[in-house]
Amino acid sequence: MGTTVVDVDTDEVLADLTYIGQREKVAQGGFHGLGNTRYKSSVNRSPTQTTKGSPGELRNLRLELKVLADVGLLGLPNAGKSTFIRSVSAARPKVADYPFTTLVPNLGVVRTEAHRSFVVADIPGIIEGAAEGAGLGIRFLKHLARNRVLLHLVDMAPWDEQSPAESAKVAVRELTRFSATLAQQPRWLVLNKLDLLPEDERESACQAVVDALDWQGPVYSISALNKMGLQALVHDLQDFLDARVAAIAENPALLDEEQATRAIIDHEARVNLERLRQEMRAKREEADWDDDFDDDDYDVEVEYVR
Ligand SMILES: Nc1nc2c(ncn2[C@@H]2O[C@H](COP(=O)(O)OP(=O)(O)OP(=O)(O)O)[C@@H](O)[C@H]2O)c(=O)[nH]1
Ligand SMILES: [Mg+2]
Repeated sequence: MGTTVVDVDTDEVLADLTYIGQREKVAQGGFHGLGNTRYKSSVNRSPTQTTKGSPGELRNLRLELKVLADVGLLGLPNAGKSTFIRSVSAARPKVADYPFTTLVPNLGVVRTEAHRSFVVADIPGIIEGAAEGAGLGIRFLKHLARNRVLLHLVDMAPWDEQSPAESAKVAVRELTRFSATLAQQPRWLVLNKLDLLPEDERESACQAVVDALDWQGPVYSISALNKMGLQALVHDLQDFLDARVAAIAENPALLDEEQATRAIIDHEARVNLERLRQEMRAKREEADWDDDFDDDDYDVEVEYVR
């Protein structure tokens, strides 16, 4: 599940597996040959006739695996995504006070009542230039394409110079560069680490981010670590997702719409990533060319850092 099958040569999407047991044909096998027993008849009891099979379809396929979850976490490294998923679910991803702690996506089930739950995906932090292939982010934005709502987590008490408003803008810019359509999907702003701000500064700090983003959507102020404000957020998420399921049950065409939107997102992402990869390749080749022709380069001391 969560696998998209793409024809590498034509970029055609052959199948998108979204439910358990789904089977799709991505290439036609050849027709088998007929052995001589097939030609046995009352007049010819030991036929020597056979026919050859026909060759099957030959295709180069790329299988793209994406995480399937209801809620996806978007945020720069260290924003508190893994802390959030630990606080609302039984998932135990690693949390640490340095960026790029999370290297693979994690899923957590949030149980709000006995029979009500949803799934949250914690993905590695994106960084500036992530949509250009810098660092890790490029590989992970795709996991946000299958979620019904994104939570954009912002660190309100960053240890570096960049203000929360600036960081928030960077994340939105990267998301938009990856896929403009994905950036238009439901997204809630979640301002995190409020416990680290003096109480009388919290409101104005939050307002500054909202103003900087010109944000019109839902806003939540939380502390993922102290579980402050999480109940309201989790409750609203469950209601939002339930409403979506109910709407689809009433009007199944909405599901087709959703799938069409996902296909557009996948397409945009593929085109953007391919363009960015080529740009990177071109830059690398340019650098190699320099290496060969610039003698000074041989004087440069190289330090290998693990
Ligand atoms: N005080 C405080 N610290 C927090 C809060 N949320 C997260 N942190 C701390 O911030 C640091 C980063 O948290 P993570 O949850 O690992 O951040 P992340 O977004 O998953 O980071 P990456 O996996 O690197 O992208 C850790 O030291 C957390 O303890 C919070 O609400 N309050
Ligand atoms: Mg993490």
